[in-house]
Amino acid sequence: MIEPGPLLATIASPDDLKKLAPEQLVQVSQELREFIIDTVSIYGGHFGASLGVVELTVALHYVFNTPYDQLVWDVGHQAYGHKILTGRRDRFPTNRRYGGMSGFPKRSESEYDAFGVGHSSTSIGAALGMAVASDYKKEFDRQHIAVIGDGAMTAGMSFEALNHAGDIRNNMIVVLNDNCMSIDPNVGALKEYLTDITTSRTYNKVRDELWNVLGKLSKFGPNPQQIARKVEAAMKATLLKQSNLFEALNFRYFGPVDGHDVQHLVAVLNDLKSIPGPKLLHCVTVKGKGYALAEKDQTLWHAPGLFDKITGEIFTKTHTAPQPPKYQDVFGHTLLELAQANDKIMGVTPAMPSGSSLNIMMAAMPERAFDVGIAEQHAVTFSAGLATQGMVPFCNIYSSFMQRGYDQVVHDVALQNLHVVFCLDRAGFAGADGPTHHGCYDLAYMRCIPNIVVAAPMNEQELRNLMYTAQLPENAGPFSIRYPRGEGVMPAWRTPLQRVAIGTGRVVREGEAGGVAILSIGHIGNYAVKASEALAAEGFNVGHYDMRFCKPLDEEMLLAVARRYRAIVTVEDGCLPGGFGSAVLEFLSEHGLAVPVRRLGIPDRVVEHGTQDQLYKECGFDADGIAQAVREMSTKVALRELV
Ligand SMILES: Cc1ncc(C[n+]2csc(CCOP(=O)(O)OP(=O)(O)O)c2C)c(N)n1
Ligand SMILES: CC(=O)[C@@H](O)[C@H](O)COP(=O)(O)O
Ligand SMILES: [Mg+2]
Repeated sequence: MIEPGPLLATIASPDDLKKLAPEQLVQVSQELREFIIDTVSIYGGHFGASLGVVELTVALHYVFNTPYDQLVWDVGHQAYGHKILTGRRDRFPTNRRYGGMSGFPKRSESEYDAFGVGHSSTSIGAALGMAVASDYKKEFDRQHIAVIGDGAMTAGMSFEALNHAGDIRNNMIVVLNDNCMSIDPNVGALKEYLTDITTSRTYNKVRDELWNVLGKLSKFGPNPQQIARKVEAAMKATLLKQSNLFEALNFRYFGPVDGHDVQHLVAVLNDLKSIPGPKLLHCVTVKGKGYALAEKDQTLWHAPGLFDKITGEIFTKTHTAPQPPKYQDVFGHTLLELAQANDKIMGVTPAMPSGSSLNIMMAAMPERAFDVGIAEQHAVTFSAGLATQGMVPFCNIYSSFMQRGYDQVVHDVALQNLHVVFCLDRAGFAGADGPTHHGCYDLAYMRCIPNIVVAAPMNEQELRNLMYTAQLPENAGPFSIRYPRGEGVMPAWRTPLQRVAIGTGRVVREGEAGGVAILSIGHIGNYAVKASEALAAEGFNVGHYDMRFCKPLDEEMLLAVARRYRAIVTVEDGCLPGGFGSAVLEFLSEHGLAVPVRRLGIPDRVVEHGTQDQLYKECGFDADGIAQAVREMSTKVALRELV
């Protein structure tokens, strides 16, 4: 049990926080920070982002009447302080664990979580929707606050929402938490612009004048109309409107302010409360604030895993034997290898250089590898543009984030049959991040698109070979390769690159004729290997085929399997509706082959967070689940024959 500090211990809800004197907020912030450090070091999770918004979190809950006032966190990886202050302190050690609380705000978890998040750049749009609904319901006293990072602000969705909000001008506050970081250093012209505002003398002068006006007005009691008029006058007087991006979009811009000065934040937020219309408060913070190592290496400490909070040592498993690499690293090294041999290859990532390991190519070939910001849609269309000019872009996007870029895959890439290679990392269950991040749908959403090849490697060698194959001129159309989070199975993974014939599978194990065959796609096939070994020990000689391609299917192999076996079990780490198993069923039905099929995969419901193995088990496609399905199919077929 982690003990909270004495002041934090008294806070069961934001109502208790409001009972404190403003001077006590510094101590409560410090205790909140300690509690986050203590807990995350032992139980894991996102780290630097929550430390950076401790003071902001305290100030927001101190000033606003949550949950009536609606507080929307963008991405939500920074909302640990919010969770702890809103009645979830005791449950916090269960954060991101199987059966425990979610690592992100979630409406079903708490009334204080105004909006479910995990993917970035939704906060302004959601808060605007809430603001419009409040006005419609005549709840004019209700506040709507979006807290968004500088990274999340780079996305198109954020600007779409700002554009709309500046037009309809409902009452809302956007708090821009600017720490100059995404997971990796933030990129783009907007970042430079924000840095300019923060460091420019003119802006700082404007800010000081503005706060002088506000400070004086506050002393004479809140009169929103009067404050608004004076503030506007002050801003106009300094030509802010003409020179500030947010002002140009009809937001009142305030700041930049020190996001670690909790008392100042309280004063500022109190003043903003009474100014009508859309407002943006620019807060400057330090990601990882208060934990020196996290301040220094902000990417490493974004989500460091378990660590010793005193020494800062991050715990990694020690092994005597060589271990298989992460799939993402096989991707990163192989792409560089391919790019060295083929000068047409380029790399693209929307804000995940470390997570995808595209940073390997970015370091070696900066002119050919791009981090485009949190902009999945743009990443796809930018890749399409490159491809029209004869380049071969490898566009690496996490499977669940690719949902954002779907129209671009269809409209910009597939309809024009352009040579773009999509590498979908974190395909299948993502693990502790939970349903927002599970890559459940890509097999289904890719295989229904014309022109595209949809593949999934079972191991590192297959990933390398598929990447090699995808860039060959003979395969100059869209090509999608999916692989999961984590390690593969081959310690000696730097195998020679070999061409794979499109639409061909591999025989992993020839089974007994008249028995059961397992058809798997991707890494989950390794669990089928374990299942078939366990079955073999029981005397069941099951067949196993790694289909490798979901589209086009290996039709020859399927016909041979349908003839040889009396039942089929399909296995995929992807959604059952419309996925690989569905493709097999469609094929068999179209060919009039009445072989009974049992499909294993992610069911048509929301699967929560846990380790990947816990979730495979829950959904019945871990090794035991696969073996059990084979036994059941075998019994079913035998019984049917008896009848
Ligand atoms: C659509 C989408 N793309 C990518 C991500 C991965 N991601 C999570 S947090 C993050 C960085 C966010 O940066 P910022 O908003 O500045 O927050 P900070 O971590 O700096 O507090 C990224 C890229 C995501 N959650 N959603
Ligand atoms: C909040 C978010 O979207 C990322 O931080 C994500 O949790 C990263 O996932 P990986 O750890 O799989 O890279
Ligand atoms: Mg940031």
